[in-house]
Amino acid sequence: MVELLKVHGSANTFFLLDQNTLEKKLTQSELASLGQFIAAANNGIIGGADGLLVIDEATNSQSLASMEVINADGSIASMCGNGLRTVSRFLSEKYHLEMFHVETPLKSLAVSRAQPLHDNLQTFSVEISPISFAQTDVGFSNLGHEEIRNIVLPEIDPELRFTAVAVPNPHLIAFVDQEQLQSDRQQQIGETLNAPNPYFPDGVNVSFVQVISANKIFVKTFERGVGFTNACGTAMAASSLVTALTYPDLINFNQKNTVLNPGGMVQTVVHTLDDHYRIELIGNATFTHTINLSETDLREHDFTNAQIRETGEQRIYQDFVDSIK
Ligand SMILES: N[C@@H](CCC[C@H](N)C(=O)O)C(=O)O
Repeated sequence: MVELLKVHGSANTFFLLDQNTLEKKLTQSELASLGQFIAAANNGIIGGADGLLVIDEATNSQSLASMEVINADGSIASMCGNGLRTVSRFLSEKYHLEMFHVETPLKSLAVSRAQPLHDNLQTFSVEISPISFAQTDVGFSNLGHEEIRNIVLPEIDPELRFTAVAVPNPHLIAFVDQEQLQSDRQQQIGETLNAPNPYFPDGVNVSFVQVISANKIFVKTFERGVGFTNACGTAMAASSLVTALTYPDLINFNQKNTVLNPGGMVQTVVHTLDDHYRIELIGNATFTHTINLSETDLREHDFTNAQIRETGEQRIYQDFVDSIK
């Protein structure tokens, strides 16, 4: 039997699979097609998810394990902040460790158990890094700029000012007012830049940000490979950095920020050393379901005999959400 988990960070939902528990590991193409299948809401497995997180052995001695992120459309992401918190919790419980590194495609990242954000809420802190504003790292072209920092891009929108940053997955961020947030502009931009287009050929996560008060922002994200999600951890980290750079009076480096999102809330800390940035993302790591099935059924995407059990943790998360309203 194999055990999958259904997990979330700020209601950004994933299935989680530890390849080490399989008799024969899934190949890359099997993982991509499994991710696409179980993430789809219409396949009926607990309402689908935003993606699949895959744990495997690390290739370096610094890391306890590796994490791979498969978006709902089967594409691979270089990083996932909300997902990394749940992977960190899984590894923390498996290896009885509170602080360690997890290998991601570009960097081995420091993670640790953190002070609970609410009673009994499993909370983890993860490093978001490396960070770059360079065109080649963010992956944009034909926009006439080598960096996009708080500028209007008429090719994309006539009035919004954008910043593009890789953390290391790509993000395009704009500060908006209430009317802009409620309009269909974010969806239009997100869909355009994640379909074949000359500006972000590999797609981009598009976030609209509202500054609420000092050290407090709201972030809504249209995710590459997924669509609108309740929250995107790397987007909230990137938005905290971009707010600190754009509105230095409002977000201070090295201090905790509150980041609200449609699914809940996280905290961020933006660290700076010369021109180098590193962000800490602190938030829930909730396991909502266990799913047990045979390895053959997993390979064949047959969940008809799967045993699905609720963990009861969603109640704790809902208490937390109610407490921040
Ligand atoms: N939800 C994630 C980001 C997942 C990857 C993203 N869709 C991409 O393709 O870059 C997060 O919490 O960071």
